[in-house]
Amino acid sequence: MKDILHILRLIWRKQRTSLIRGTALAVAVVAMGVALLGLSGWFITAAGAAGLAGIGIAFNVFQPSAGVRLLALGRTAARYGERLLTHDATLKSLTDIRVGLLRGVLALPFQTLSRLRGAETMNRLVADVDALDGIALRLFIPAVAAVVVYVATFALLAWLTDPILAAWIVLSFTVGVGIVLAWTARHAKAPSRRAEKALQAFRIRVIDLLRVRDDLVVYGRLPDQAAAVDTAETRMRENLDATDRLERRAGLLLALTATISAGTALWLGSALAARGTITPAQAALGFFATLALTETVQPLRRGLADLGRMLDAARRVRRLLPEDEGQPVPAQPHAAPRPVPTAPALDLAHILYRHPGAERPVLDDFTLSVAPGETVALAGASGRGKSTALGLAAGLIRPDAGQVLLGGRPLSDIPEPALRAEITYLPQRSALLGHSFFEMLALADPSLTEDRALTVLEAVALSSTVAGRGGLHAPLSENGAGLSGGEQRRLAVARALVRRPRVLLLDEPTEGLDRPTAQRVLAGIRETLPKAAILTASHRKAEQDWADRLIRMR
Ligand SMILES: Nc1ncnc2c1ncn2[C@@H]1O[C@H](COP(=O)(O)OP(=O)(O)OP(=O)(O)O)[C@@H](O)[C@H]1O
Repeated sequence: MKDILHILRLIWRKQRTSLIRGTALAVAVVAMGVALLGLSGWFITAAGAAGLAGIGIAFNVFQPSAGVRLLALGRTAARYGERLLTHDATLKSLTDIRVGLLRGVLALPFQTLSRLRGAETMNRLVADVDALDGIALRLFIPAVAAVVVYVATFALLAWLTDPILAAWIVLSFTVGVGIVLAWTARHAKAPSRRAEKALQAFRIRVIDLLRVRDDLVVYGRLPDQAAAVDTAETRMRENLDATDRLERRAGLLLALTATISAGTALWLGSALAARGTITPAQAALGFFATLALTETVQPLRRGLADLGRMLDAARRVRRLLPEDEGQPVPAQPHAAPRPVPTAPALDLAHILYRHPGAERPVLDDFTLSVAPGETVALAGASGRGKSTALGLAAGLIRPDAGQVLLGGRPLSDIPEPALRAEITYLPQRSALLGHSFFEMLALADPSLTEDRALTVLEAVALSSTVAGRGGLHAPLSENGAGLSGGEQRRLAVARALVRRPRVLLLDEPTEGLDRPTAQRVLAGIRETLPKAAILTASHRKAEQDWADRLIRMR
């Protein structure tokens, strides 16, 4: 519950004025609803009683009927305003929370980020934030409106009818409704949680099915995966049905509670009228007002049926939201690191590193320097820690002991934007984002010019491919899907060159290329960045021959 309150505070803080106005209108809607039914009941009964008494001609029908019309119109207008204000404010707050959440995910340590599954994380972020809209709209605002209306109804009925009747109506109603709502919340938590989990499983399985369809066909597992999708969907439907059943049962119980409360109010009102304490019309006012009070609990019923889903979502969102959520993001200094004169461009000094959960360190007392303009290749059997060394040099992971220095300064002293301006890292597998060669390259530099793009494409021997596909801006399949493996690799190398880094880290840059093309690409890299310190992880002879120095990792 603490997490729900925390999220509520965030939503409230960001849109306080609109939510206060919206809540005031929500109170007005319910209050006018109760007044409308109460007044109508009183009006009909009073008119009937006047007719029976033979004084119908003297009964003023205009004032009450004008009141009924005013309340009906006012209620519609207030409902419209309330929906507009509260929904708009909640959606705006949730947009801010979504942005905060993305910031939180991006700020996770590289190791944690690399373990996240894209589809799962995306689903979680979207579904969790969507679940939060009910906190304000279906829990908080209706609860505030209900409490205010109960107090006001008690005061008004006590004044217009009799304090005993007023106390009985409000007490019997709130206690009965309270018990039903608590029962709903308690029993709906588990199915609502399970329905949400099954929905996630269903979505992820569908995404997996589409993503790895070819492999599933090759291994004959397509029917199994399709069956897994069906199972998740059935589970989701069963749990959604269970939540709906509970909500309907809650509706029935609430109707019963209201009927019992109204029935007893009518009995008490009649007894008081028989004693002459109140008139029959006043007794009718109490009866109808009790029936109208049910309007306060309908939105709460839906909110409480979804409580399990909201609780889980609030807990996860709160864990991921940055501590400073809601505060302006401080501008990061863009200054480049001051190089220490004569220092090597990149230094890894006495590095000790153990992957989380691994038994032994992958690097122990590992030391290496790369000078400006020098190319160093890391060689060694698979699993010796070449990519790990590159990850440490790029500042994506931190050593357990030892230091990584850039131009003589520890990486930890260099602000992130400045660090990224100095170092570029080409991992073993890189994704290409964009719909044309130009867009894919411009990811590395939004101010990229066409001339520069053509230069780096020439350096990686892709000029003729680009011309053959219709030029820099010709539309390509999403994320380079229509390019060969070797073309995709060279485009990723070209994108790294766009940055003009002082230190370039390459993980098997010519993987998938024939030897002559590999040699052309490697020569092109050095020509484009003559002064850069280049550290490359290499299995291939072409890359090892290209390097000035070879370090074998054992
Ligand atoms: N995130 C991780 N968590 C746990 N262990 C990891 C992680 N990343 C790598 N390892 C392990 O660390 C060791 C070194 O991995 P690394 O990728 O650095 O090797 P490599 O020399 O680059 O191998 P290859 O030549 O196959 O690319 C391997 O045994 C690998 O399984």
